[in-house]
Amino acid sequence: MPKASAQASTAAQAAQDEAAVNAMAAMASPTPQRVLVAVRIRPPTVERKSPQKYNANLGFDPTATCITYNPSTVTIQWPGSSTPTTSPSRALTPAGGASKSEPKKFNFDSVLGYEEGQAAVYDKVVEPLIRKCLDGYNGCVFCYGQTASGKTYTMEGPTRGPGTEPPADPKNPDTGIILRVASQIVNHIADAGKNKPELEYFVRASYLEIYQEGLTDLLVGREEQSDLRIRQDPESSTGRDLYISGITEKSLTTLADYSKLLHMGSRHRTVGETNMNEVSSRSHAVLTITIEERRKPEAGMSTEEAEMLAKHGKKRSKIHLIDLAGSERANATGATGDRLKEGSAINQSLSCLGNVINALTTNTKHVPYRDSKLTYLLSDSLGGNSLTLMITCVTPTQINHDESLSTLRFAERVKKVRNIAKVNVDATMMRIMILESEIRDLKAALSRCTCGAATRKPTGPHTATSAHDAWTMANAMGVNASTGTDKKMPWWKRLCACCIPVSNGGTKRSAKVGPTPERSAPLTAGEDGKNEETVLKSVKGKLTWV
Ligand SMILES: Nc1ncnc2c1ncn2[C@@H]1O[C@H](COP(=O)(O)OP(=O)(O)OP(=O)(O)O)[C@@H](O)[C@H]1O
Repeated sequence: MPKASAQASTAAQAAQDEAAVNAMAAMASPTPQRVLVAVRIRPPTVERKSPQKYNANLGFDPTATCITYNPSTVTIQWPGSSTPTTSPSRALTPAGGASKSEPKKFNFDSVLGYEEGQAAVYDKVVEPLIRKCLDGYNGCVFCYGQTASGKTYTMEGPTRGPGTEPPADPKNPDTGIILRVASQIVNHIADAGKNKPELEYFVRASYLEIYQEGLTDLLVGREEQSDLRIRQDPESSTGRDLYISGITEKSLTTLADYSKLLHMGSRHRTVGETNMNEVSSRSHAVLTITIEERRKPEAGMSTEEAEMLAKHGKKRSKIHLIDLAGSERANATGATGDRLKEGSAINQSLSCLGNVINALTTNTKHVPYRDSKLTYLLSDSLGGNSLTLMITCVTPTQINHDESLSTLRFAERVKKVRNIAKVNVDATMMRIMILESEIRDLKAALSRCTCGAATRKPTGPHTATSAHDAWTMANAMGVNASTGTDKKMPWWKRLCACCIPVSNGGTKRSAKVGPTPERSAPLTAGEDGKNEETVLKSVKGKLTWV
């Protein structure tokens, strides 16, 4: 390669590295992030398919809609001016004493109406979050809403009956979030294979359900279940990251691996028929995908170095995709026996979720995460180290007016929850990368040195031959040239005048992250003869070259 173009490509590489280090340093410092809240309103077709289910004497049309929306607001209003004489819901007057006839308006990060298909939902609210997870953030997407509001449809795709499998092709318009996430991960890794050959990826996943406060591994049959427990990982970057001991983890490479995993999970998940949903999920399902990005060992590395790199040279992100069971009213679902027991366990854990949200949004000291398995598992994602999105599923029909209103009120509270997300990069690796970048900058600065101090190779204790050398050495050793005291000095202060020309404010890096021009100006030889003498004395005998 010609010298000029080699220099240009080294400079470009250095600039790229520096940008990456700066970006990582910024990302690794935790920043508060609000939980994002999107609302998805499903079409009223489900109720309209079987209107005979509803009492003919309700005094209102149960399948008429009571919700209007635009891309960021939802308005819910009981049509007409008077409160109905009959309501399927518990209360004619919603909590807070407001009359049903008053419209209630809510603002959200995104509102996705009937016309928005699965692809639009994904592209608008999920894809940007997963993109960040691929940079090393933890992420969580969870669907919340009353029974039959479209949570499983959103996560997996249409469920056509017990035992049927959700669509497996990410290009199918019905395909839900899980396989679209899979496709995004697979494509990201394929692109990195072309553009960043120094990296390699390892992806694995577990899938569990929380059924009546018990944890079940969805990747193995009932007879192969182990005792699953939620534990804290003291080796994690926070020392408190949660993991499930005893759970099956599958490695994932191709899209087919992901769809096999999804199908196995849906087959094992507990579902049951209720009056409101033929295939109602009776449990909360948590799919956790762990992505590890590692730097490959480089040619010429010793085994020890390669081991160090394997241990520290990685970024890890965890993505939770959660399909919650829906809240339900026993009189609407017609639940009895097991279904009734399931319904009350679901409502109980959702009420624990409500308590956690209340505590987080009112600055209460104790957040009752441990009151249920669901909230304990979500503790990473609500108020912790994660980028979190709640997709609030809402039914627009009048028969569900009260449930939709309370769901929207809940979503409004969730909007106030703040997380502290940071890139999960190994701290040692981060330090190494920053130091590598500094070494590159120093080498570049030294190559500009014209006084000879940078290139002279003294043997034994170094003797300064001139006052200028003494100043340079004093700076190089971190000795404060004016007071003669040792100090930990940043590198940009340790260079002589010709390494960082004062006129242009120093190197690009020092101009950005380093000193202000007056700080960057090293003490100049000959400025003050008396001072030079003092420093010369103070550094003589102290200096040895290592
Ligand atoms: N956006 C949508 N477009 C078309 N059909 C939908 C949509 N959302 C949901 N449905 C249909 O509504 C019905 C209920 O949806 P789903 O089973 O996903 O609800 P759910 O909230 O998961 O219910 P549960 O809490 O009882 O499990 C299904 O028949 C589903 O196919």
